[in-house]
Amino acid sequence: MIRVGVLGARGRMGAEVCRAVEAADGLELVAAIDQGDALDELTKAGAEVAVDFTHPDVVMDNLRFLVENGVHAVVGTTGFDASRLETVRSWQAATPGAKVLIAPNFGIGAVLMMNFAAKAAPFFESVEIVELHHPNKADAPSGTARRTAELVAAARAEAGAGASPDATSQEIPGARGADVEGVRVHAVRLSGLIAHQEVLLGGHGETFTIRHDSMNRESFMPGVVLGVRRVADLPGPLTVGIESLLGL
Ligand SMILES: NC(=O)C1=CN([C@@H]2O[C@H](COP(=O)(O)OP(=O)(O)OC[C@H]3O[C@@H](n4cnc5c(N)ncnc54)[C@H](OP(=O)(O)O)[C@@H]3O)[C@@H](O)[C@H]2O)C=CC1
Ligand SMILES: O=C(O)C1=N[C@H](C(=O)O)C[C@H](O)C1
Repeated sequence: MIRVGVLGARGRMGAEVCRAVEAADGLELVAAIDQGDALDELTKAGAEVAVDFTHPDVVMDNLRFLVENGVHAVVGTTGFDASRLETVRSWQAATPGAKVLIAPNFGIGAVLMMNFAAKAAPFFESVEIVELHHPNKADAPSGTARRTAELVAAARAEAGAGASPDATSQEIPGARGADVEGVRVHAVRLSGLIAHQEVLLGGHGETFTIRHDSMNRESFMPGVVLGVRRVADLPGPLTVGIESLLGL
């Protein structure tokens, strides 16, 4: 049995993760921690793996505690940029042992969407990303959209593709969305939605749209459970995304 603790256990994702861990063979939920609870409840309960779905403002403190206490971490909380990842690596170098898996999206379809978008991006002169979420989401753009933009930008750079053409002057700032590594990202917040993304690609007389929809938060659970089962055996101290766990 893998002993699992959940951080953000009363939240939308954390509550779903608690149910998924309790239902999964070989996993045991030993700690369910939320705002106001002491982190050392995790270590007192003997958690071997902690799953974090909290908030971008608190996740770094949580991760530091986990690394320093040798607890493997599976992190779904968003807000990770290159500088945060470097900080995590420095903690792991100082206190080796705990493996960390950080994934902006645990949905299998979402991972495939990002992968397909990166593959397609060099073949089209234009690419833009539209992410659509529930209005209670804390951050914008979504972690998934940021990661997609990074992957798309890297694939285009490697292929020698130029910038997407755009002759527009913005009459109102923000009208053309955010610029993430040269890729325009637009964030919609709409009641009734959960988590959705379209990658729009345009070329000569044709467009190609890759769309993924999470209809509920159960959609993320196969990826989270896979991460919990595999995190301790990951090759490096820090892994970003579950692509490698899926053989992509
Ligand atoms: N990687 C993925 O596949 C997915 C990632 N996410 C990401 O997960 C994160 C959480 O999303 P969601 O569940 O919707 O958010 P919620 O606000 O519903 O849940 C977050 C929970 O964490 C609690 N919390 C806040 N601070 C702490 C702390 N220091 N220690 C423990 N718990 C704390 C909150 O308490 P309180 O409300 O009292 O502040 C709340 O209960 C976001 O960053 C989101 O983008 C979401 C879906 C999928
Ligand atoms: O907050 C959410 O809901 C989600 N957050 C993640 C993100 O920011 O990409 C994953 C998914 O989109 C749902």
